[in-house]
Amino acid sequence: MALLPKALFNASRAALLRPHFQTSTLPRIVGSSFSRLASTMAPQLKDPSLFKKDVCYVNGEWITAKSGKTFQVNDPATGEFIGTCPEFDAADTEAAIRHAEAAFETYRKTTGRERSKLLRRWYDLMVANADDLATLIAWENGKPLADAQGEVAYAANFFEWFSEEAPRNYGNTIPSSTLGNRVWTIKEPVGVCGLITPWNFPAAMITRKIGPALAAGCTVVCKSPGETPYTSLAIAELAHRAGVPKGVVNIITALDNTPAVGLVLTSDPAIRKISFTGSTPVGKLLMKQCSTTLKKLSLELGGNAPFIVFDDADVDAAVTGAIASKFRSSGQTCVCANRIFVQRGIYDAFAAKFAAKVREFKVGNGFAAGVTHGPLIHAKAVAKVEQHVRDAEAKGAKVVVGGQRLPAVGDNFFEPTVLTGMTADMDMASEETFGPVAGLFMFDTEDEVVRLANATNVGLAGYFFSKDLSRVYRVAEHLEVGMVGVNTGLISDPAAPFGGVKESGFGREGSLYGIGEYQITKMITYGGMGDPLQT
Ligand SMILES: NC(=O)c1ccc[n+]([C@@H]2O[C@H](COP(=O)([O-])OP(=O)(O)OC[C@H]3O[C@@H](n4cnc5c(N)ncnc54)[C@H](O)[C@@H]3O)[C@@H](O)[C@H]2O)c1
Ligand SMILES: O=CCCC(=O)O
Repeated sequence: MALLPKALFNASRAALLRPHFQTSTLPRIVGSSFSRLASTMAPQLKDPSLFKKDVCYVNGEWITAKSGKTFQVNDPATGEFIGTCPEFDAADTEAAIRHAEAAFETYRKTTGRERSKLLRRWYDLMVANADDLATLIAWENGKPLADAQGEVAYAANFFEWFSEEAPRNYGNTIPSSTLGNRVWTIKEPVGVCGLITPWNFPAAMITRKIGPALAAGCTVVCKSPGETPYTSLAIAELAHRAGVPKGVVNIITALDNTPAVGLVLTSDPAIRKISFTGSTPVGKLLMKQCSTTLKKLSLELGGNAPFIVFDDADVDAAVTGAIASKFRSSGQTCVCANRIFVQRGIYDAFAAKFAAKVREFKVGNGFAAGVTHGPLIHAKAVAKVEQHVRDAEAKGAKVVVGGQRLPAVGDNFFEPTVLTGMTADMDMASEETFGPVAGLFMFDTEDEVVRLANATNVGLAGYFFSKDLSRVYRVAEHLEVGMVGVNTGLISDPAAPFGGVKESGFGREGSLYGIGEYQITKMITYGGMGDPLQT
């Protein structure tokens, strides 16, 4: 039984969905001609030329697929048609790689300072166009406008961060074991990079890869997600305005041809590095495909984050942290809490406070004022969420909040849901839900909960709340994850290394480590240099 505010669901759907939409803007969208399929309403961009329809960015130019084929992009909140994008195929992808290969020969010779200035200009343009980028994100991804604005800032900050890293490209001087030899290392760009990113952060997942790649001196071919291509194409337009040289950044799109495009990116010998963010099964496939040419790889894959609340925790702070971690982007982030473990002594108090907060959410179109949570990305995502809830219910969990689809709001909406009485045999215990469903598991001891937390094949993020300092060290060290949040539910930061262990993948993005993923360390030994004064 739904416990979300009834008024929300009784609200007029039109009022809920459309307050920021304006019909008058359609003709002002430069370079586009809306077809009969087009929505009668579209969000307004301050600079309509950022809405790039039917074109991809290759070698500094806006081009269509050679076949002329396109695919449709729809608004996940309304199901309405947004526009079409080029359906690139294998040949189009190869052509983009050739341009990136040619551009690498020149770009690799730029200084770190030059690359720094380039990224800084791109960052400044993202900040200057933040409202439009946020509008595009909210439109094609569905997240609330305020969240989209937060994502733009997060995404731009990767360019700022790596603009600061680009000039600090140091090697080492190494004392040799052989008298007369001198050894040192230099950092070189790995080469042309293939980047593949998901829809849940249409801007940030791309800048988190392009920022360090360009800082290192690499050129890129980026296949943006078919669900959310327009944000990436707007970012490409800003690259153009920032003066990024021809062929250094190439953004391509595909939907049905995605596997064929992926195969070219992972098998073309000119691509020396693949960085992928997405699901674990696709990551494994890409790794297999990369093995034929042994490419350097970064894989940022799925998670199943444990969120542990010990009975010595500040319960209110833990509730706030759990809400932030679990329901960010309606549960569609790879670091969202997936299993919430609460110690027996505070279980009921935590569950009551947590459920009360979830009942305050306002679900609806991301453009509507006051909406805190938008739709899921598509029907498949809603089906998975529903299946997880029904499975848990059938095995004895209790639905305390939500638990149902929201057809009156839209096909892709699902009620923010809280389940209590979760047990290890339920699907949610072992599978990533990637949706707005929080399942509360009860535990008794620290050893038990650490064992339960680690009883999964993935290890991206883990969180816990405790005021006991020795426990903080112990648990942080024993969790099998790449990132730990202690007394916080939000850990994402361009300055902090992001990445997982186990089947959540490998490699680190952001931080001082991020640039290394796009570099090789070359060692140079000079012989016959005479005896050193110091060894
Ligand atoms: N670790 C991280 O940083 C991180 C970040 C975001 C999402 N994710 C994970 O991504 C998943 C959700 O995203 P999704 O369902 O869109 O993932 P997905 O793996 O289906 O798709 C991700 C991207 O890969 C592309 N893709 C799919 N099949 C491909 C193929 N055969 N060849 C080349 N590219 C292909 C898609 O078009 C998309 O651009 C979740 O598991 C989530 O945890 C992880
Ligand atoms: O979904 C994955 C990325 C989330 C983040 O960077 O905070």
